[in-house]
Amino acid sequence: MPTVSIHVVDHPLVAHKLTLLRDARTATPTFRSLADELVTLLAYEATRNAQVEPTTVVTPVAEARGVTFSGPRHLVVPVLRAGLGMLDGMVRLLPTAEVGFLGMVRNEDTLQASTYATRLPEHLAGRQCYLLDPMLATGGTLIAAIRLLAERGAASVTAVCLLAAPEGVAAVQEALSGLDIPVAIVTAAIDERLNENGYIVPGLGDAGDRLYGTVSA
Ligand SMILES: O=P(O)(O)OC[C@H]1O[C@H](OP(=O)(O)OP(=O)(O)O)[C@H](O)[C@@H]1O
Ligand SMILES: O=c1cc[nH]c(=O)[nH]1
Ligand SMILES: [Mg+2]
Repeated sequence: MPTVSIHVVDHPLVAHKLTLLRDARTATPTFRSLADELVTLLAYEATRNAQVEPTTVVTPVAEARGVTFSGPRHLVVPVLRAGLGMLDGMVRLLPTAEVGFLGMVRNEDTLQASTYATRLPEHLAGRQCYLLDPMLATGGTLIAAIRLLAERGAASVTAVCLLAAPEGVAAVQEALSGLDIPVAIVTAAIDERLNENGYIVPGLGDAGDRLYGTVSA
C-alpha cells in the first residue's frame, strides 16, 4: 500500500458547495459558511479509519452492542491562517478531539513554506492526527506539517483539504514515500494545475484572503 493515499470526495453536496466557494462573487461571510459546511462533509470521509473498540450500552429496551473511539484522543491541527476556517467544521464531528496549532506561511516569491508558530503536544505516540489546510498547491506546506507530526510520533496523519493541485499531490507522495505511518489526503477536488505564481487553477484564489477579507500585496 502506498504511504500516501488520496481520496477525492465525489458527492453532489460537496460539488455544489465547492462550486459556490470558487465563485469570485461569493463574499467573505458566505465563503466562511461554505468552507465550514464543506469540511464537515469531508470530515465524514476523513474519519473513516478512526479506531474503535467494541462496547455495549443499555437502550430503554435491551442491551445493544456498539463501538466507541479507542486509543488516545484524536488531534486536530489547523494550519494557520486559512486552516482555522476549517476547525469548527471538523470538531463538529470530533468534539472530543484535542486541538493543536501550526502557523505556516508560504513566501509568495520563492513558494517556500516556513513555520512561525507551533502549539502541539510534544509526544504524539499512538495518536491519529488530522491536519486542516484548505489549499494543497506546491505541497511544501503540507509536507513540512506532516513531517513535524510524524517526528513527534503520530500514528497516522490525515490531511483535509478543500482543493489540491496535481503537482502538490505528486510532491507529497514523492517526499513522504519513505514515511512509516499511513498518510491520507482527503479533498473535495483535484484541479487542473498550478499557474506561474503557484496558485491552483481554476482554484478559488487565496483561501486566507477570502476567509478573512484581506487583500494580498
Ligand atoms: O502547497 P503550498 O504551495 O505550500 O501552498 C499552500 C499554502 O498556502 C496557503 O497559505 P498561505 O501561505 O497563503 O498562508 P495563510 O493561510 O496565512 O494565508 C494555504 O492555506 C496553504 O497553507
Ligand atoms: O491557489 C492557492 C495556492 C496557495 N494558497 C492559496 O490560498 N491559494
Ligand atoms: Mg494565504
